[in-house]
This record gives sequence, structure tokens and C-alpha cells, in this order.
Amino acid sequence: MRRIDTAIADVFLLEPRVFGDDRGFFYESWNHQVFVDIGLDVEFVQDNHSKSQQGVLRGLHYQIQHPQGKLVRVVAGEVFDVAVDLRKSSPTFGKWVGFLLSVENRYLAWIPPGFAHGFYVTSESAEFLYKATDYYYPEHERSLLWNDPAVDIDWPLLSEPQLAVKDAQGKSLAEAEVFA
Ligand SMILES: Cc1cn([C@H]2C[C@H](O)[C@@H](COP(=O)(O)OP(=O)(O)O[C@H]3O[C@@H](C)C(=O)[C@@H](O)[C@H]3O)O2)c(=O)[nH]c1=O
Repeated sequence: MRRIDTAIADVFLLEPRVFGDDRGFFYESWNHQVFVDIGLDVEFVQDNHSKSQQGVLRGLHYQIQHPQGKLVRVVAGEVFDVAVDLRKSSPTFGKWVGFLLSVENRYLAWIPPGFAHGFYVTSESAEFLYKATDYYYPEHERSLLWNDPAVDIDWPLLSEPQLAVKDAQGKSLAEAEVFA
């Protein structure tokens, strides 16, 4: 695994070593020791899988209690994936990073607890897999508004995105509950 740092210190990409042969390919998509070696001793408790069509934007989600760290990847298609730092005490509070995750680059992205997370589907459809360090608590889930000018995410939009009602009604950074 090669670690690729981003503009936010705690968010990074991992490029796995993919072994191809005439049968197909193999790679390790999660290895606890590798994470320990790069300084993160995390325990995952839930795996999720979603499929979305082109133009869908999911997010930006976080849990205000039981914040989740997420290890995300794409196994079909391509998405523009975004993390927003919601830790008030962080020097990068309110800042975002975005990267393309695709079946071609096979990047994994680490989104730490304390971040809002979302993605926009740029391919015809995309399948998105992620591991989470805490369970889903819908009562603690919050949605940060995807197009809040105060955050100013440069989404690679093809047209008006397709959103869930809860995400269309997301809260701006100024109104949102954030972390200490
Ligand atoms: C997230 C989640 C949803 N669900 C259910 C609730 C709902 O009926 C249905 C769809 O849920 P949502 O609309 O919240 O799915 P979705 O918009 O895909 O939510 C996800 O978005 C991305 C960006 C994230 O970062 C994730 O943590 C998660 O919040 O699935 C679970 O049962 N367990 C879960 O962990």
C-alpha cells in the first residue's frame, strides 16, 4: 500500500498493490497491520455497500455522537469523494478535500471521525464500499449542506445533482452542529 497524503493532514489515500495475472487480479483491500504501521490503530464494526446512478450526490454526512471513521472505495464506476473537517479545534476546520475514486485507480480513502463525508457519481453508475469504525445511529446523523458557499466545494457537476430530501435540506456550516 502506498500512502498519498492530502491537503488535510488526517485524510489520506491508499493505493493498494494489485496483483494481476491471466485469471484476473487480487489485492488486499484491508489489512489491520498496514494501518497500524501508518499510525492508525482502528477497529471496524460495519461494512456498507451502495450503488448510485450518474449525477447522484450522497452527503455530506456525519454522526454528531458515535462519529464514524470510514475507509471508502469504489468497485464499479467513478465518484468524486469529499471530506470536510468539522473539528472546531482543527487548523483545517471548515476546509474540504476531494479526490476521484474509481474502479481504475482502486484508491482507498480514509475519512477520520469528525469529518462530514459525501460523494458525487461521475460515471454511468457507481458501487461504493466502505468500512466504518462505529455503528449507524440515524438519530445522531447530520447532513452538512453540499453547496454551502462557506465551504465552497468544487464538485465536478454534470448537471443539477440528484439528492435525498435530507441532503437537500442539509445545514450550512454556520448552522451545523460540529465537533469540539
Ligand atoms: C448509512 C446507513 C443507512 N441505512 C439505511 C437507512 C436508509 O433507509 C437507507 C439509506 O440510507 P441513507 O440515505 O442514509 O444512505 P446514504 O446516503 O448512502 O448514506 C451514506 O452516505 C455516505 C456519504 C456516508 O458517508 C455514509 O456514512 C452514509 O451516511 O439505508 C442503514 O440501514 N445502515 C446504515 O449504516
